[in-house]
Order: sequence, then C-alpha cells, then structure tokens
Amino acid sequence: MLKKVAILGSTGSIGIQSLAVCRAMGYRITALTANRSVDLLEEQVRAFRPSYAVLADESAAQELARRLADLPVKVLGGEKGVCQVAALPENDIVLNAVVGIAGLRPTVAALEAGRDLALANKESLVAGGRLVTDLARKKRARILPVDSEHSAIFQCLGGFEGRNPPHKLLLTASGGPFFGKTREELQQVSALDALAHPNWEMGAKITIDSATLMNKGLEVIEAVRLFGVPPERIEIIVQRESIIHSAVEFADGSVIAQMGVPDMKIPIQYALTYPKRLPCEVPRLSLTEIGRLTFYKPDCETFECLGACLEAIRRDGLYPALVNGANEQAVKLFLAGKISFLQIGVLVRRVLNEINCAKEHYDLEDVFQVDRMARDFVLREAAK
Ligand SMILES: NC(=O)C1=CN([C@@H]2O[C@H](COP(=O)(O)OP(=O)(O)OC[C@H]3O[C@@H](n4cnc5c(N)ncnc54)[C@H](OP(=O)(O)O)[C@@H]3O)[C@@H](O)[C@H]2O)C=CC1
Ligand SMILES: CC(=O)[C@@H](O)[C@H](O)COP(=O)(O)O
Ligand SMILES: [Mn+2]
Repeated sequence: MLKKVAILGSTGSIGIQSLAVCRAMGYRITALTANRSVDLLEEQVRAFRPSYAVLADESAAQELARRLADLPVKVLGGEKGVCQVAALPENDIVLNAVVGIAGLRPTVAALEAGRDLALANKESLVAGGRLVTDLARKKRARILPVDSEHSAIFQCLGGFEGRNPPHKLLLTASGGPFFGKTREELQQVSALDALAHPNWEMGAKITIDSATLMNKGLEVIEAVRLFGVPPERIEIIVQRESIIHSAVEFADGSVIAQMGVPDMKIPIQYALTYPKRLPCEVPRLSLTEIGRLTFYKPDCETFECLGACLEAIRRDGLYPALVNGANEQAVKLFLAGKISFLQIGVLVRRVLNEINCAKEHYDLEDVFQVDRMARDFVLREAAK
C-alpha cells in the first residue's frame, strides 16, 4: 500500500532522511512541519507537494505563506498548527522527528486521533511517560520506534507479533566522543569537541546528549515505556562501533541482536514499512571489513547524566520529565557557551536532588509545569 505520511520536524537530520525514505518508497506526504527553517521547508514543499506546511514560529509561517502563494498548500503556524496536521484523518502514519519536549503535544495529538506514530522524538515519551503509552493503548494507535536501539529491540522481539517476552534488554551505546575520559580531562572540552560523534551524524541536541551519555539515560526510560521492562532488567553496554544496535535476552538465555551499518534510514524505513522489509539505500554491512567489535561497561560516575536518568526512572512519575527539562535547558546553555560540558551533568543531577515532584496521578499540564520548573532551576543556577 502506498502510505500517506506526515513528517513533523522534516528539516532536521531525521526529517530529511525520512523524506528520502518516503521518496524511495513512493509514499505520499500529507504534511511537513518545522520550527523556523523557511528556506528548507519551502524547498521540501516544492519537491514533495504536501497538502499542509507548518512552521511553529508564527512569523516564519507568515513568510512561508507569502512564498508559497503560487501552490495549493495550506500554510499554518504555531504549535497548534503542528498538532492539527499530526491529527489529520488522512495520515496513515505520523513520523515525529521534532527535537525536545516540543514534540510532546504533537505526539499526543497524533495518538488522540488514533494515528500510528513512528517515533523518533524520544523526549515526548520520556517526559510524557505513561500518559503517552496509555493513550496509544486506549486509541489503538501503534507506536513504532525509530530510535535505532529501540527499533533493534522491537525487531529482536519479533515486532508486535512477538510471542516471547524479553527477560532482559541489552541497550548498546557508542560511548560518544569522550569514552574513557576522566572528569579532569573533560573540564576544558568545547562544544565542537562534543559535537564530533564517532559514528552517527545527527542534530546538535542529541549529539551533545550522546557525549554526556544523557542520550543513553533517555533511551533506558524510552525502553521502559515502550517495552514494559523495568530499569533493573536493562543493561547498558558500550559497543564502540555502533554495529550492534541492541539485543534481547530471552528466558532460555538465548540472546538475539540486531546489526547493521550505523545509518538511520534502516530504522526509519522499518518503522514506515513494518511489518515488511524492503530494499533500503544504505551500504551493506561487512563484518569482515569491520574485523572486531568491542564491548565495555558505561561509566555512570564520570557521566553524571546517565546516573541521574537511571535514578529518575526508578523514582518514576514526573521525575523523567524533570531531568529531561533540565537537560534541554543545560544543553542550550552549553551550546551558547554559557556553561561548561561538565556542568550539564552537575545541573541535571542537582535538579533531581533538589526538586521534589513526587505525584502519583499526573496529567499533561503537570508534565509541562515540571519541565518549566526544571528549566527555571537550571537558568537560576547557571546565572549564579
Ligand atoms: N538524528 C538522529 O540520528 C536521531 C535522532 N533521534 C531523535 O529524533 C529527534 C530529532 O532529532 P534530529 O533530527 O537530530 O534533530 P534536528 O535538530 O536535526 O531537527 C529537529 C527538527 O525539529 C524542528 N523543531 C525544533 N524545535 C521545534 C519546535 N519548537 N516546534 C516544532 N518543531 C521544532 C526543527 O525545525 P527547524 O529546522 O526549523 O529548527 C527540525 O525540523 C530528537 O528527539 C532525537 O533525539 C533519535 C535517534 C537518532
Ligand atoms: C542513532 C541513534 O539512535 C542515536 O540515539 C545513537 O544511538 C546515539 O549514539 P550513542 O549510543 O552515542 O548515544
Ligand atoms: Mn538511539
């Protein structure tokens, strides 16, 4: 079937690769969205001819509308516009590749409308927690993981049809550009150093998260939500080459791993074509060329963000939203040259130690309130 796909965050790293996959599959694009990348979104609209184009930034949306006046495309603005196109009844699937908690309302909008969701935006699942998974269940909408590790686990489990529950998840990590470094050595690292990921080309925010190991912490939380496995049965394994994308251990001790070249087109395509596997435009994996795969334990003490995320998911509830919000703000400050690399971890750890957000029953507005509290905390502390 030639699917109809909405791509949220189409101007980013995942968004651009998703469009390439959709073109190769011959899928129709219903809507494209971004924040304020007017030039690239205009180019994408002219190439893919969606019915809707949205910019979250209202004034950028006005500029886009002016530029696209010659085309039969509806141009919308604001977060409302993004949510509106996420919920279109004609969407067979919505691919959410927005970065950060800005993806949460669109995730909710797509699921509320009963649309299947190919989810790259891990922050919406981390911060929204059970609100997101419960909604998907209630609306019978499926969440198809795009994040490479979660796609790997999903594949090892046999997709939604898998018969055997996992005994344990083996979540792999590259270790990032600073693998093996001491805190002393990390004191002077720059944003440029942190942006040099050894294996993956990605947007700036997730690349910094990989360098701090926050990304792995977010991914543990994402795995708990997607696969219902408690955090103590998720082992993080540093797999330096990013060839094994993750693995599952079953009751009999058998371990099934998913491998491939580190190219996001594979998990993006699998989320869109599931349960089919179709040819994909990526280089083939040659294990003999790679020669050897290396494995290590992660260093949760040097990389404080990871320890903080594990603590947050053990506490559960709104704590994952708290560390996520603190991290988003801290990464912004680091990229702007306002705080050091190590301060990201210090602030994420401190927000957890100093803000109590224990609450058994919570709703979406509580999540956004905790997110704001975390950001304010980081801004206040960084300004001291
Ligand atoms: N890149 C990767 O390989 C992987 C990414 N992911 C996850 O996928 C998501 C996207 O990552 P990535 O593609 O790297 O990110 P990018 O920064 O490259 O792209 C982000 C996209 O989101 C849009 N956006 C930013 N802010 C807002 C906002 N406030 N409202 C609406 N749209 C917004 C951007 O628009 P604009 O261009 O206008 O700023 C852009 O289209 C993240 O959650 C990341 O963790 C997961 C696994 C791998
Ligand atoms: C491609 C992908 O899924 C990223 O999340 C990747 O895993 C980042 O690499 P790290 O393992 O270094 O966090
Ligand atoms: Mn990942």
